[in-house]
This record gives sequence, C-alpha cells and structure tokens, in this order.
Amino acid sequence: MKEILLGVNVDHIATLRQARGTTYPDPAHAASVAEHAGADGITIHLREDRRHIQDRDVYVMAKTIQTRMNLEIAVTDEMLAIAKEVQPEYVCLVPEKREELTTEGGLDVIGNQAKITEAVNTLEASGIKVSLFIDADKAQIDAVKATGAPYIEIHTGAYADAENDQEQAQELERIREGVQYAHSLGIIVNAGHGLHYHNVKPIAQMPEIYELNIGHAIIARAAIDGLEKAVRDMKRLMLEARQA
Ligand SMILES: CC(=O)[C@@H](O)[C@H](O)COP(=O)(O)O
Ligand SMILES: NCC(=O)COP(=O)(O)O
Repeated sequence: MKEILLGVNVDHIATLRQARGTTYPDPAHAASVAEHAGADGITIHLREDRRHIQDRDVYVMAKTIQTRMNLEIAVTDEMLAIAKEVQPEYVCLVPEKREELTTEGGLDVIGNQAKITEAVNTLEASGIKVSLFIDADKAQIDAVKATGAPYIEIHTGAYADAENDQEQAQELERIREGVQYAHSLGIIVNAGHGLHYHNVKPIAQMPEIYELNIGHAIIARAAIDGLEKAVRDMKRLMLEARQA
C-alpha cells in the first residue's frame, strides 16, 4: 500500500517566539530538524494578522527548506502576491476570520467559485500546485473539481474536536466518504487540522490520502520529548496505520 506523507506545520514554533517578541525559537530551524527527522514537507500558515508566522519566516524558509514548502494563505490579493514572489511548491488556500482561535472550517468554494477559480488559475499559471482546504462535503468537492485545483486538504477539525465516540465515528465516516469521492474525481487528497498521536491512525489508514499536515500536536509533543522524536513518533504511527 502507498506510503502516506507527513507535512509538519511549524506555525506554533513561531507562536512561542511571538509570545515574547524574541528572535527564538526560529521556525526555520525547527523545519530543518523536522526534515532531518523524516518530515516529507513543511507547512506554514502566513495569516493576515501575522499572529505566528511572519513574512520574514516565509522568505527565509523558501531558501532553507530542503523538502518542499506548503504555504497556507487566505484568498487575498496581498497573499497571492506573496505566494507568486516566494514560489512555494504548494499553496493551500484556507479561510480566515480575524477573531478565530484557529481555522474553524473549510473554504466555501461554492459561494466563492469565481474568486477561488481565479486564484487557482493565477497560482497554477506561475507553477505552484494548489490545494483547497475544505470540509468533507460532496458539493464542495464538486465545486473544487470545477475550479481545476489538483489537490484538496480535508479539514479534520470536527473529527478531532468530537465530544464523544459516536460523534467521532460519524465525523470519521463523513471524512472517509469525502476522501473516497474526491479521489474518484481524480483529485489528490490531503487531510489535516487537530490531528494528534491518539486520533491520527483512523485517518492515516485511508488508502486514498496522500499527505497529512500536522502541527499543533507535534510542536506540543516536542516541548516534552524534543522535535526530532515528536516527528519520528508521528511518522511511525502513520506508517503503522497504513500497514495495518
Ligand atoms: C489550515 C489549518 O488547519 C492549519 O494550518 C491551522 O490553521 C494552523 O494554524 P492556526 O493554528 O493558526 O490555525
Ligand atoms: N492544515 C493543517 C495544518 O497545517 C496543521 O493543523 P494543526 O495540526 O496545527 O491543527
């Protein structure tokens, strides 16, 4: 069965730095350690409010990342211009609300079809592979197909935040159906948000999933065990799931 890839999101290394306005810890250094530990890619989310990743981090990591950068951005002229200048291998278009604690849902591709299609065309024309961050909703997946975006990232937050086993099972089934449907349309399917060491396996077991993007849980584990071990442990769990 095909290996599942791990994209390590280093946003919250930057959260620690921004908490005191210091120059450390540097997400670029963390990215290098994560790659050494087996990360297949590095994800960073340049939010409009710059609460964690700064513009400087994006330009530095564009030069230092050895695997590949997946740059998460909102669909705005400012962010699209930065993406075209930096030229990451991947851009994942995500929704953003100023007041949100973290990403709360997927893009409304249906309600923003023309704007998102234009952004996809602009980025793809400049050689960047585009992923759309969406909920596991068949109508949204159909809308993604119409934009021409080759990738999606299924939002796993509702699964991760489920309040009981029954709700979690329902969310897992919804994700499974969405993943299988998108894959049947020829879309390359990633997944992420809220995944951690105790909930990742059921998602990683889905054979249609190409890559998982995981950040908060890995950085949190790194505070206790170190980043290299945190990455290796997550990668091992994902591979075990695939081989089960
Ligand atoms: C889009 C997504 O699910 C993650 O990249 C998440 O946005 C991480 O950034 P925050 O923790 O700032 O939401
Ligand atoms: N797109 C998901 C991501 O990059 C990491 O999300 P999280 O693991 O920090 O919740």
